Amino acid sequence: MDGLGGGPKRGAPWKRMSKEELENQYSPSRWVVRLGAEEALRTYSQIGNEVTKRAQATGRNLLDVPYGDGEAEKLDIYFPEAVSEALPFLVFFHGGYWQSGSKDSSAFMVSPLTAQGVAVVIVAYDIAPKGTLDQMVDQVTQSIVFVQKQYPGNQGIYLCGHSAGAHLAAMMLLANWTEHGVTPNLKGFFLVSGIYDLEPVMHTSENAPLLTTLEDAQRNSPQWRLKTAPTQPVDPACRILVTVGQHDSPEFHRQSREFYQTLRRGGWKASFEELHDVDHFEILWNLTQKDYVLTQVGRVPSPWTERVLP
Ligand SMILES: N[C@@H](CC(=O)c1ccccc1NC=O)C(=O)O
Repeated sequence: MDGLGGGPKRGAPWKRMSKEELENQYSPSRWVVRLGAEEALRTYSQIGNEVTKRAQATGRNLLDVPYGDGEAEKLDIYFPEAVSEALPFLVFFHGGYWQSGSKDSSAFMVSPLTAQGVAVVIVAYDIAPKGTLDQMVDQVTQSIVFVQKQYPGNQGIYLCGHSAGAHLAAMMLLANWTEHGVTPNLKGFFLVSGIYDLEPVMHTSENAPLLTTLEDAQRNSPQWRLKTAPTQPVDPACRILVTVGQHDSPEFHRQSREFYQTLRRGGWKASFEELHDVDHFEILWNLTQKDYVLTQVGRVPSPWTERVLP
């Protein structure tokens, strides 16, 4: 590794990897330390299903709300106890390499955040092979436009995404809101174990249902786009927290670190945090816990309050 954070132009380290090594680096389940790979993926779905069932049974919510005409274009909204129009909204995009995962098993942070006065929105989108990357980015854009139009008095919209979902959230840094007739009140981004440069993924087995070409990969890579044509934040106060798990693979670490560096150079208010002793999936399970460092909205100092939430 050159350690310079140079990206593709200066010879990215992934270009020197064998096919097997690249496959390994981009298979998060192979890097977990406390479970086997398959067990980790099974546990991930199991926890996701359980927390979602519980969230749907216990709180006030609106489920399967359409944000567009497409069958998959639905979202779930989980409200805090206190009814108010002027709530902060956290909108979450699930991961699964743009080809697996569902809103119905992704309500990870609903309980700790609604308990602290934040409305949580979990968004469904057309995963591959039905959806293309361009369509997914467009659906995510539409879902945010919907939240802003539906709740114009919101106290801020905060985007959170995990893995491929962090990629979709990060693409919103490049969205052209004027096309949609409304500029969402985006106040923060919380990017968890994300992928920001899609080119290396093209060379792994994960590309099979995605059929990404180099052009698609670049157009849909926030790292490539922000590096080649930096854009200014619409709201200079908008904050971005880039986090990666200690046990995520070196390529995931490189992706997060380099994206953070690109954001800083572009004038974005970004911070970076490697989360201690967690893997690609535990990082999300911890978001179900009220006493976890990332979900302590009410306490200071906390990453949500200081860097992402108001
Ligand atoms: N085939 C992948 C699965 C995976 O990466 C994944 C699974 C669930 C949620 C997020 C994931 N990664 C990125 O979106 C793996 O080997 O871990």
